[in-house]
Amino acid sequence: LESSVMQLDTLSESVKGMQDEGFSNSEIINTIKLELSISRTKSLIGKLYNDEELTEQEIAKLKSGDVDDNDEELENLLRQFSIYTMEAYNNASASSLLIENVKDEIIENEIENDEYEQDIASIAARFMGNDEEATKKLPKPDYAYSPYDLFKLVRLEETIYKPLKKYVKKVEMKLKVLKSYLQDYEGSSELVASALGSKAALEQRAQAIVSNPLTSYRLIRRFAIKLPDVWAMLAEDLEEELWGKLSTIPTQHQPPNEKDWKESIEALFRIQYYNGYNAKEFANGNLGELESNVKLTAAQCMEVGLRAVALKQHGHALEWLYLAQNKHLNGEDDSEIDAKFLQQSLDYAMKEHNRAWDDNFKSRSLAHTYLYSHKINNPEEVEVMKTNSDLFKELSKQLRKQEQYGYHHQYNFMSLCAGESLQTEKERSRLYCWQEKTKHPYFYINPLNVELLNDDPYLIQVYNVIGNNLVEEVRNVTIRNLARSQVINYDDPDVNDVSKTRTSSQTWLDAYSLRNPEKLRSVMQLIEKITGLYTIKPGSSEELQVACYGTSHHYDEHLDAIQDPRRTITTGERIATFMVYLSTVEQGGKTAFPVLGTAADPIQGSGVFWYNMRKNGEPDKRTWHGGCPVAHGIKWVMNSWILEHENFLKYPCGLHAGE
Ligand SMILES: O=C(O)CCC(=O)C(=O)O
Ligand SMILES: [Fe+2]
Repeated sequence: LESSVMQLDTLSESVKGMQDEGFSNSEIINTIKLELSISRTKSLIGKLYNDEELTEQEIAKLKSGDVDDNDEELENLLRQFSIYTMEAYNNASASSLLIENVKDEIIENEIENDEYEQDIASIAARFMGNDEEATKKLPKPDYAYSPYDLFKLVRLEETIYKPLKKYVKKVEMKLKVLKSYLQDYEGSSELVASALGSKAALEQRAQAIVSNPLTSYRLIRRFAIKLPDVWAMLAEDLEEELWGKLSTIPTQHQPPNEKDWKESIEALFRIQYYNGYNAKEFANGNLGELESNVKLTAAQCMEVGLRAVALKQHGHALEWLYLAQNKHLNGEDDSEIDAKFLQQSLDYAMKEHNRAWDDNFKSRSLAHTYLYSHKINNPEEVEVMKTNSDLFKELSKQLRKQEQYGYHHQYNFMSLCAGESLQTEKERSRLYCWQEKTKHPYFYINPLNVELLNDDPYLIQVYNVIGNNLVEEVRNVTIRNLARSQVINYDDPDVNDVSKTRTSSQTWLDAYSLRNPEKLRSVMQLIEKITGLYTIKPGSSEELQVACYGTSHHYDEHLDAIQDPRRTITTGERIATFMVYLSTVEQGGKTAFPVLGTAADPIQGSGVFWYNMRKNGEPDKRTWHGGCPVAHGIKWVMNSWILEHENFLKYPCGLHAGE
């Protein structure tokens, strides 16, 4: 045991070193395999070299090429090792494949190294007529009458059996890989087909898949994890014809890689965390009130759990691994699971959780929100226990209701994303809806439905400001130009980093790319009528910004005011925002205002309006807001930021300081 622990430590260290040097996981795995087989062979050779006596087991092993005895030890080592380096062994099937491969490699080495075996192999070649010259020289054995020849035949068969057995194992493994890919694809498609009907157009099916975080994850995972194995296998020995056909399939994009796969799992955590979904409901396709029939299998839940372990999201790790175990025990399995490894992972996750809990307790910090509020001694507890972040949410909710606003409102934001309203009775009593008929004669014949979401500061949602046809056209002309939202890198201002606080994609709308720009102009006119502010004349508002959020994408809380004189000197601040939703989001994706305790629902064609500035020219800090992670659907918004200088007469200074 001591020596395996030492070996483990050395390995962990070298893996870390290799990771730091940028080696890929598969390169690391290959190195480990090599090291292990070399060190094991070395220790035997070393013993022989020093004239040390080998144990009977070792002698038998060398003679027969049978490695079973030691394999258990090796397997255990690998299992333990894989728990320590989740990054490299994120995938249960990868780890069992690895063990298989190591075994195979050792068998292979031993066949090659054993002269006796080689001799038999050459006899086999001759026997099968592969070595014609030699065959001619050899007398024809008389098997039925010669025990010696028969003996040779037995040995010969053994050498045939071994590679055949190995080949069958390989073919079975290949079949397993292929079947598991096909099953996952068919599983996903069936679910979509049963929801939409089998005749649904490809576009419609694609929309359904992309709208659902579970099918999105499964799609990315197939490309990142399953298909590379499939391609590698097919490239190895598939019939030329089929391979030829497959290799001519045009690929316009680089397929997803491991990074994408990891991110697709992290996306699940973000959705879960913000929307308050428990793993069990989520993995069974229940996203809030939306019940989809997409489920994750035991092995997939395990994979998700292992990823959480790697990310030190201990609460998620326990929840998902426990779920995987339950699914496995209930037979909801796809045969990829290694129950022993799962149990060890769960134990490890529990240990890590409790260790982090102790650390937190010692430092009197509750900052680690992925912990349960108590130590977990039995995985069953994860189904009833609250997490720190649940408690934080409750606390901040209470404080807000008591009109104490000092508490960090990130948790208010999370509560709002999970569908709570945090407004007090008093605040709510001032809210109402109305039909706007009077602000402009136009509204008299064509009234607008307006909802007051908050009265001070003023926050309204206006319905049907933009029609479905124009919405579709705007989406179609901007979709090509969307780019991941970026933020400036403060260390190097010439560099823009992909933003982690805003994970949507965005672009600016060029009105002239529309078939009929006049239609957009009439929307802007409508906005002018509703807000009483200029938006059309030059300099009165920014170009329209269109942003698109896929599942899990979000925008952290922020103020729209720029607060940088270098950027506002000519136009003035963004005094107000009119944000239009260009799609309806089925679950998640609300625009949440944590200080106000309310959130707007993304409903296609509606717009949300508020002032970012007080009348004294200061940013109104009560208008902090952000976009909650989309849980199901695709969210599109179009922002019109209305500017100060051209509107100074429309939004003049107030008479009182706080206005
Ligand atoms: O997506 C949302 O709900 C909010 C977007 C937003 O606040 C912005 O683009 O400034
Ligand atoms: Fe904003």
